[in-house]
Amino acid sequence: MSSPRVLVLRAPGTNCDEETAYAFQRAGATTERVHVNRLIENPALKDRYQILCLPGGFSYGDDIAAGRILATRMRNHLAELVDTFVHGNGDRLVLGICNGMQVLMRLGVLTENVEAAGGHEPATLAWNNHGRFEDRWVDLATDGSKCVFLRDLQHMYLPMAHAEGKFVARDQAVLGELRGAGRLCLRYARDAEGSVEDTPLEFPANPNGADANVAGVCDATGRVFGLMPHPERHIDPTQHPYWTRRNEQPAAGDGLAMFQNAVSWFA
Ligand SMILES: NC(=O)CC[C@H](N)C(=O)O
Repeated sequence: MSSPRVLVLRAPGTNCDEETAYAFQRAGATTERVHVNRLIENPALKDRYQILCLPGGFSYGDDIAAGRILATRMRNHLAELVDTFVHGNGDRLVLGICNGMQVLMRLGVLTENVEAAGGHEPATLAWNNHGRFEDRWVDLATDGSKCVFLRDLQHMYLPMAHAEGKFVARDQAVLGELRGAGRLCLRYARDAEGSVEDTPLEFPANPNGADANVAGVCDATGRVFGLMPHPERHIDPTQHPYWTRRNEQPAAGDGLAMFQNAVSWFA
C-alpha cells in the first residue's frame, strides 16, 4: 500500500482538523475530515481508513474535562472503531494531537495494560501548573525507539497551546512502568540540545509542570501515540517564529517528519 487513508475525526469545537489533514497530505497521505456523528450513523465507514487522527481543539467546549465528552461518545458509540484502530490486526495507526491526546487519555488507550494501585486511572492530563491556557514554542526531546511516529527523530521545536495538558501519573510505579517500556516517548527539553530528563524542568521549558516532562505517550506497540504539542503547526520552515533571522532555511518544519514517518510505515 503506498498512500494510507487518514480519518481526521471532527466533533463540535474541533479547530485543527484542516491543518492536520493538510500535514498528512504534505506527507503523501489521503485524508478525509469526518464528523463524529457521521461515523456513529455509519460505523462501517471506519473500514476505509488506515490511520485514525484526533486533531486539536475544544471538542464539546472542554466541558466536564477536555476530551471527556468526545471520549465518552466514542466509548459508548464507536467502541468497535476504537478497537479496530488500537488493536485490530495491528496494521493501523492512531494519532491524537493536543485535544486528541486528551481524548485518547480519557479513553485509556495510552496507558493500556498499566495497572494503578486501587484500580485508579493510571495517569491523566490535569490543568497546567499556573492554571491558565499557555501558548508557546517548546523544545522537545524524543525517546523515539518505540513510537512509529517518532522514528529517527531526536529533537523537535513545536508550538504547544493548551490549558489541560499536565501529564500526571497516579504514582511512581506507574511512571516507572511507562518509562521502562519506552512509552514516555516525547518530553519537554531544556533547549535545542536537551535530551530526555526525568526531573521536571522549570517553566517555561516544561510549560505545564508535567511529571517527568512528559509531552507525549504511546501504547505498548508504538502504533498509538498522543502528544500535547502541535506538529501540524510546524510543517513549513516559515512557520518557525525566527525564520526571517535564519540565513538558511531547512527543507521542512520539524513537525512534518512525524507525518512522513506515519505514511512511510505503510510503504
Ligand atoms: N489546542 C488544543 O487542542 C487545546 C486543548 C484543550 N482545549 C485545552 O485547552 O487544554
